[in-house]
Formats: sequence, structure tokens, C-alpha cells
Amino acid sequence: MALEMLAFGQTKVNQLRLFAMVAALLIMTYTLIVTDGDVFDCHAIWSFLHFSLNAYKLIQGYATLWIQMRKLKPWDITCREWYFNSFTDQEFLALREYWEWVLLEEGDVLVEEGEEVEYMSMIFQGQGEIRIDGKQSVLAQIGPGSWVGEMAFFTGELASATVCAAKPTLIIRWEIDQIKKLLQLPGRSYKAQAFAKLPSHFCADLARKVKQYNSIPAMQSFIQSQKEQTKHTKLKKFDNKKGREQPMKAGFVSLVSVRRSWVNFFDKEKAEAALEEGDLENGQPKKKKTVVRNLGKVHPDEDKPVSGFGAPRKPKNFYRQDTTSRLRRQRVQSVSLGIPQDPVEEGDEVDADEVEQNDEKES
Ligand SMILES: Nc1ncnc2c1ncn2[C@@H]1O[C@@H]2COP(=O)(O)O[C@H]2[C@H]1O
Repeated sequence: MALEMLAFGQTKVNQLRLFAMVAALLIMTYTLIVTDGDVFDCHAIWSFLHFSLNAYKLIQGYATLWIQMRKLKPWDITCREWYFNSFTDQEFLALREYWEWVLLEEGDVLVEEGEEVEYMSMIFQGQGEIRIDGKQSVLAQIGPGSWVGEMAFFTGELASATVCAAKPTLIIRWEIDQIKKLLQLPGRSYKAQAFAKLPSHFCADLARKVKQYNSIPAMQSFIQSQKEQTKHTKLKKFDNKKGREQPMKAGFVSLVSVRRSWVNFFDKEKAEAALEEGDLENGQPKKKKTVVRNLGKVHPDEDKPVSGFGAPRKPKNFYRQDTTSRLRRQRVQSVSLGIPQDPVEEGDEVDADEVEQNDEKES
């Protein structure tokens, strides 16, 4: 009973048969002992049938396998040894059942760029050329063990490139639709197991292609140029930062340079506007000059100017207190502006209303 249970736990058919046979043999022996050799006992008959049936199937299976393996051509055996050594005999035969050998002449096309991919092919001997841009440029060369059509198999898209034979080339190929159907097979038959293993081989080949692509000079120079660009960008950022810091440091030394750096680095727009208005001198906006109009000595008694820097504070009602001086000042100012004025001498009579109006204007 225990052996029977173990037999049902097996996932491989031949192992299951072997366990079932041993279990049936034990039951048969036990029945014959208990029944004193009664071969017609139903347990004995049932276990005998069970044993014989499994033994027949087992022997038949191995005999067929042996015959099929002997039928394999030398290139099938080489192909298995080179590329499918992870498959059991039965799995390999299941795989072999669906593929065909095709010999390509030089220039024969396996798949055409932009067209539907019908076959999944593997180069056994020879060489293939991967061409793009309507066969103009040779992108890569592929040799024995490379798959063709795996990209379309995974993506379901049209062929990404044209592949043609660079010399007489021997390939094996399966119909892609057939592989997809066989991948859906339920259970754990050899066929199902064989086709379930196949896509991992496509993936391995894809990985190899990417690795090869990464190591070609074009890719390496691309990586180098990327590195240089990154370095250049970093340096530029550093320079900009430095450029901003330098004038700021100088600003501690000179207030003017702070102003210049401020204009140069933070307010370029203002500087440009000033340039347009012709207000820029040696690359810097012109300094606004405070126009101080020193009217000179206006009071004969005082030796100081009445306005501008250094002028004494005017006493309240300055002009009221000394109307004559006020008028004299007005005259001097007018003279400096080129306005002819009647000379007003000290002691001249003046109009009080006129003085009043002038005061209002001044304020
Ligand atoms: N750069 C490459 N290197 C190697 N093989 C390629 C390259 N580009 C495309 N191929 C192969 O050319 C095939 C064209 O059809 P697929 O796109 O289905 O699958 C593609 C790959 O098998």
C-alpha cells in the first residue's frame, strides 16, 4: 500500500510505472502466500494485470526511445550535444519531432525587417548578417547557436531587422505558432516539458546579444561621450558657482565691486536695458551723479554758500529777515542761468508782494 501511494506521488511516468510494478508484485506474492498458491484469487489476478500492463508500457517506451535515438542523424546528435544537453532523451525527441533542417545559400533571407516572423530559427552552422535600414547597414553578425525571431516571439511585433545568410548556413527552425500552441500543453508530458524549457534558451541568447552589443566600440564611445558630457556639465556648474562667489568676496574689499557683481551676475537684464538706452559705461551702468549747484557766495557778510554741501542751515525766515540778500541770491542764480536781470543793489527798494510770491515758489 505504501509503495502504491509512493507511486502516485511520482511526476515522471516511467518512475510511476516502476513503483506501481513493484507494489503489484508485492501484493501478488502476498496473495499467493495467504491463499496457498491460488492463482485465481482476484487480488492475485488484479496485481498481475497491473504489473504486466506497466511492464509492457515501460518496455515499449524504452524500446521506442532506443529505436528513435538510433534513427537520429549525426547532426541531430551533435545539435543535442551542443545546444540541448539540458533536455532528457524523451524531451529532445519531442523537440526534434517539430523542427526541420534548412540549408541556406549565401544571401538567402531568414526574416525580412518589418514583416511577420513565421519561424523561430537557430543557426547550427554558418553565419547570419543582421541588416537594418532596408538591408543597407550591417548591424551585427551572428553565428552558431544564435536564435533568429526570438524578439518577435516575445513582443508579438514584426521583425526588427533583416537576417540573411552571409555564407552557406545550416539552420533548424520551428513554426512560431506551433511553439506557442505546444507551450499551452497541459500536464507533464515530455512534449509539454520540452517546450516549456525552450523560451529560456531564447532569453539566454537575447542576453548574450545585449552583452555583445554593449561591448562594441560604438557603444563604448557612446558611453565615453556621455561621461565627458556629464563631466563638462559638472565643471560648468562649478564655474558658475565660483563666478558668483568671486565678486561677492571682492565685495568685502570694495563696495563698488559688490554693486558691479550684483549688476553683472544678478541683474543682467537691467544692465542690458541700460546698454540699450546708452546708459552703460565700460560695461557698467553709469553712476548717477548728484548735481550740486553751488550758487557761490550770496551774502557778502558770510563766507559760506547758502546751498549745496557744506552750506549752513538756513535760519527760519532767512529771506524774510534779509530780503535784500534773498533778492541778491536770486539775481546771482539768474545770472548763472543766463537770464538777464535788473541789477538790485543793496538798499534798493523792493516790492514786498513780489518777495512773498518768490518765497512761496521756493518752498
Ligand atoms: N543587434 C542584433 N544582434 C543580433 N541579432 C539581432 C539584432 N537585432 C536583431 N537581431 C535578430 O534579428 C531578428 C529579426 O527578427 P526579430 O525582431 O523577431 O528578432 C531579431 C533577432 O533575432
